[in-house]
Amino acid sequence: KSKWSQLTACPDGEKAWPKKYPFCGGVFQSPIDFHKDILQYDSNLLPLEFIGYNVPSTDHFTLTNNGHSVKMYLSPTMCIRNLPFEYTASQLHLHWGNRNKSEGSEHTVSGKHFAAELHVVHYNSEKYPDITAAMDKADGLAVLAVLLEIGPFNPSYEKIFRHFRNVKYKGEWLALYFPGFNIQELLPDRLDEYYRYEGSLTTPPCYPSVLWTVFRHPVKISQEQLLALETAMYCTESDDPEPLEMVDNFRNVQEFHERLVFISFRE
Ligand SMILES: NS(=O)(=O)c1c(F)c(F)c(S(=O)(=O)CCO)c(N[C@H]2CCCc3ccccc32)c1F
Ligand SMILES: [Zn+2]
Repeated sequence: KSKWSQLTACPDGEKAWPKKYPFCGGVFQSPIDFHKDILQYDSNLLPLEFIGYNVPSTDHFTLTNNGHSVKMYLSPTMCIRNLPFEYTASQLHLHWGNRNKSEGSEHTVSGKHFAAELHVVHYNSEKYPDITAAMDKADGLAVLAVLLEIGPFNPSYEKIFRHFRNVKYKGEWLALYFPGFNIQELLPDRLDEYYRYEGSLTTPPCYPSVLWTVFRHPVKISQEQLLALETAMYCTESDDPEPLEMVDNFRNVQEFHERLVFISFRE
């Protein structure tokens, strides 16, 4: 191996998922491309209402690298109303590209990738005791998605990004106390404008159990913050002689047969 051995990405094998995880080859798969002939305005789509997102500094969050994303466990006091049920927060994580191609969002708009995408995963706490019971039920999960694009430095995102260098390797975790942090700071201003459709988890086991809310307006983070995200993590353990960079951890868009995406905004 040359001294400058080009770091390789994690083995993803998206094509092989359906063999081992049948739902991945099934219906209602996510992510998808939002393009105008599948969008339909729905006036019943209300702005989401967040309870407990302004987490007190006494709460702590756990950040961990699970080998294919970096995820932050959230406080069970955080939940969303104005969905068909009450959904309680479980974790947030991100998807991104690589330093040569910052187009790592999962959902696309008119065929265009954004730089990265934040997901805040919730489970239906009205019907199920925990996410494990909820995650394979049709009305089990609700994921909020924020499209990220390049712009000015984002101090709110920095509150989580700056800890990523401490969970560089698979299996590492960190308990964090944030001095009073409002998770809502990570969301765009216009919470009333979003895409809504029924889809799935975008990683195995790909259960078709997710009510997706993808906010219309992207949030900006700086080029440097994005580069840090694209170069900070590895999908291998710290003692692995062949380190693999955690990059391009987004699933490709899925076929969307005769279905509609409802939008809360008029074009
Ligand atoms: N894009 S996505 O579909 O939102 C999405 C991911 F992409 C993703 F990587 C994860 S994961 O990091 O937990 C690794 C996969 O289990 C999740 N986890 C969810 C669903 C699976 C089980 C579970 C259990 C506890 C908390 C969260 C979750 C995920 F929902
Ligand atoms: Zn995700």
